[in-house]
Amino acid sequence: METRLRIALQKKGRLFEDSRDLLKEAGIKFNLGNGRLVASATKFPMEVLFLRDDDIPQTVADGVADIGIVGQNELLEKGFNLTTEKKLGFSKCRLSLAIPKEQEYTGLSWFENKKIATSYPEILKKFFSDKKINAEIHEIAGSVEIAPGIGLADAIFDIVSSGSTLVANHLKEVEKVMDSEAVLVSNGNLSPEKRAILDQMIFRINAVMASNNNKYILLNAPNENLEKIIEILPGMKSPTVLPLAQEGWSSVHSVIKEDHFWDVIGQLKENGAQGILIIPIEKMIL
Ligand SMILES: Nc1ncnc2c1ncn2[C@@H]1O[C@H](COP(=O)(O)OP(=O)(O)OP(=O)(O)O)[C@@H](O)[C@H]1O
Ligand SMILES: O=P(O)(O)OC[C@H]1O[C@H](OP(=O)(O)OP(=O)(O)O)[C@H](O)[C@@H]1O
Ligand SMILES: [Mg+2]
Repeated sequence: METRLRIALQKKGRLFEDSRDLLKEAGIKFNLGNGRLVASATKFPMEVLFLRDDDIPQTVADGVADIGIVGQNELLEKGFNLTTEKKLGFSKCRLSLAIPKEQEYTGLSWFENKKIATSYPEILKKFFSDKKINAEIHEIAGSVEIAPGIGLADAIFDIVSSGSTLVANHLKEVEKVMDSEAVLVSNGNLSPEKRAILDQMIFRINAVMASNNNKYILLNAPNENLEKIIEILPGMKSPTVLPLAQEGWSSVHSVIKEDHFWDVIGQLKENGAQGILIIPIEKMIL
């Protein structure tokens, strides 16, 4: 029988859509229908298990799934020794301590003998023990931010992204404990066949992630400023330069990082570049 790599994905929630889209862009599609919890990928030797994110680390640690996509926060909380194969750049957030906004924050000693509500008791226990703070940790599964407002706790330890949930609940972030993002994790004991499938998948993910971070840029440049313009463009290797039919002008093609292109475009215009086109890249093999 053909070897298939089993991946554990979140069934629904913050990780699901980006995980599905990443695999889709990597050419790994699967049919999700009528509440099925297992699906087979089409055109790739992979089987997908849909789970709650809390269960993903253990499922991979036990070898029921070979790999999984989960937040670093959940991974650290569960404490299983899995291999992080790749940071995936989505579901970025942080785990922070927050207190009622009217309270004066005096530093970590504020938490001494206080009651803190959280869904991440293990991470918080370790943090307080490292910092030698004695606090009562009260574990709750969700809606952590309402705990101080209803008298259940003095403070909270939870996920923060934009901070709007904290604001809505009259809380303020006072200590960041960790940053988190989605990661691809694996069980350390994969057979050579499964390892080869995983390597192929990671190769594809790298191509997708590189292309998402880069744009193809095309522009026309006056020859007298060509050297300057080439200096500004940090291309993959060196930019392609082709003469234009119009005397004294060239067409320049290169690849630039998505984050940088607004800065670079300003400088390019100052140096006489015209007809600037920024084009998305479908896949990029480095
Ligand atoms: N506001 C946010 N911004 C960015 N990432 C987030 C945010 N909230 C959560 N995450 C990340 O996404 C992961 C899943 O969040 P989600 O809210 O879907 O979890 P959940 O309610 O525990 O889901 P499940 O039903 O699977 O247990 C979190 O563990 C965290 O890594
Ligand atoms: O800083 P913010 O941008 O407000 O994000 C933080 C919130 O996002 C997550 O909840 P989510 O919205 O996923 O709802 P949930 O509580 O149902 O998981 C998390 O549990 C926080 O409550
Ligand atoms: Mg969960």
